[in-house]
Parts: sequence; structure tokens; C-alpha cells
Amino acid sequence: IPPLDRCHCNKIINVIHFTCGPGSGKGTQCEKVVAKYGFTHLSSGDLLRAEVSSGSERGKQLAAIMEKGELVPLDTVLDMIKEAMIAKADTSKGFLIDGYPREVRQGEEFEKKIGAPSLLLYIDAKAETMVKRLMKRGETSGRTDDNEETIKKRLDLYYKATEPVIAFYEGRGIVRKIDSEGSVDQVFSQVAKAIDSLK
Ligand SMILES: Nc1ncnc2c1ncn2[C@@H]1O[C@H](COP(=O)(O)OP(=O)(O)O)[C@@H](O)[C@H]1O
Ligand SMILES: Nc1ncnc2c1ncn2[C@H]1C[C@H](O)[C@@H](COP(=O)(O)OP(=O)(O)O)O1
Ligand SMILES: [Mg+2]
Repeated sequence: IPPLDRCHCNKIINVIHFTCGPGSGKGTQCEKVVAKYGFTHLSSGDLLRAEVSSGSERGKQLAAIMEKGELVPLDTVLDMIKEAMIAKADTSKGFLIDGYPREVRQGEEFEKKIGAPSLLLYIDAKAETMVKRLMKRGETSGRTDDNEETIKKRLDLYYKATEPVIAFYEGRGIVRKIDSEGSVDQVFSQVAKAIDSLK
């Protein structure tokens, strides 16, 4: 992977991180953001699932980790995101990074290797809501991690590893907290307001 150098970094107008719990509605909101703003959506989970689908040896190792609801190694996920960003760096209007950082160290490494985010969107959802949505998604998603046992583990890990990420960026004033309890459109109007505040 060639380095995403400073010149490239400066061209990335907006790097927006979506750091929220599983089932809070990241993927759903990202689709709407892409439709309205034309940003490039990169979901760490989608990138990882694509690797799993390829049937590669690395994909098999990743599948085993994801099925248990654990985090894959930082270098793997960061390299994938960086590679995808480099591929789009010349044409993108901005990047929407969904599902990353999931722990403080991921945020620190992203800044060292890529650059600082301009906004961190945090969709705040009750544990009960996340579980309910994930169980429903599991009826049709075919995802090996949408089951009761793995959902519980993912939520525990979210509170332990991911929530501290929000405090880490709050100190810089780039966190916008979004209430997830309303309809998809109600949540989106808060997301759009946060993005518009960047201009
Ligand atoms: N505001 C909402 N109200 C009700 N259901 C929602 C809402 N947002 C998302 N969902 C549903 O909840 C599930 C999880 O949403 P998703 O976008 O996949 O979340 P995440 O990417 O954060 O895991 C999906 O089945 C989605 O259709
Ligand atoms: N930034 C990251 N670091 C480590 N593992 C990650 C990761 N992003 C995703 N994964 C792995 C572990 C997650 O449980 C799994 C699914 O992630 P996801 O698709 O972002 O879930 P969701 O959108 O339901 O929150 O992939
Ligand atoms: Mg998702």
C-alpha cells in the first residue's frame, strides 16, 4: 500500500467517523448520507465481510473472530480502510467511515497513518433498542453475528472498548450525539444537521 501522504490528506475534505453500538443504525444512516451528500461510504464490517466472502485464508481467520463478536486485529482493518481511501482519494468529496474506530487505539492509529477526522457522529441507542433491532435484522441478514449470544458479547465489548472513543474525541469538540430512538428519517434529520454544521 502506498502511503496516503499529507497532500492526499489535505484533499480529504471531510472524514466522518460513525462510532456507535451494533444495531444503532449506522449502516442505515450512511446510505442516506451518501444519497444526500455524495460522500464515500466505507464500512469496516462490509470490507471485512467482503474478505470473508472471497474465501481467502485471511478471510477464514476473520470469520472466526467476527462470529464470536470480537474485534479483528487493528492492522487488518486499518489497512483495508486505508487501501479503500487511497483508491478513492482523487475523486471523493469526503469519507464516511462506518464502524471505525471501535477502540481508542484505532483512533490514534488512524490519525497517525491517515489524518484527523472532522466529525464523529455518535448515534446513542439504548441497549434494549440495539438488541431488538439486531434480533430483527438477524431474521433476514444471514449474518453469523446476528444471534442472541453474539449480540450480547458485541454489546459488552461496545461499552468496554468503544464508548471510551467518544470521550476521547469529545475533548476536541468534534462529537455530535444523535438520538436513535425515532424513525429513520427523524434520526437522519439530526445527522444532516450535524454534517451541515461543518460547512
Ligand atoms: N431509526 C430506526 N428505527 C427502527 N429501526 C431501525 C432504525 N434504524 C435502523 N433500523 C433497523 O435496525 C437494524 C440495524 O440497523 P443498521 O443500520 O444495520 O445498524 P448498524 O450498522 O449500526 O449495526 C436494521 O435492521 C435497520 O433496518
Ligand atoms: N473497526 C473494527 N475493528 C475491529 N473489528 C471490526 C471493526 N469493524 C468491524 N469489525 C468486526 C467486528 C464486528 O463485530 C464485525 C461486524 O462489524 P459491523 O458490520 O460494523 O457491525 P454493525 O454494523 O452491526 O455494528 O466486524
Ligand atoms: Mg452496520
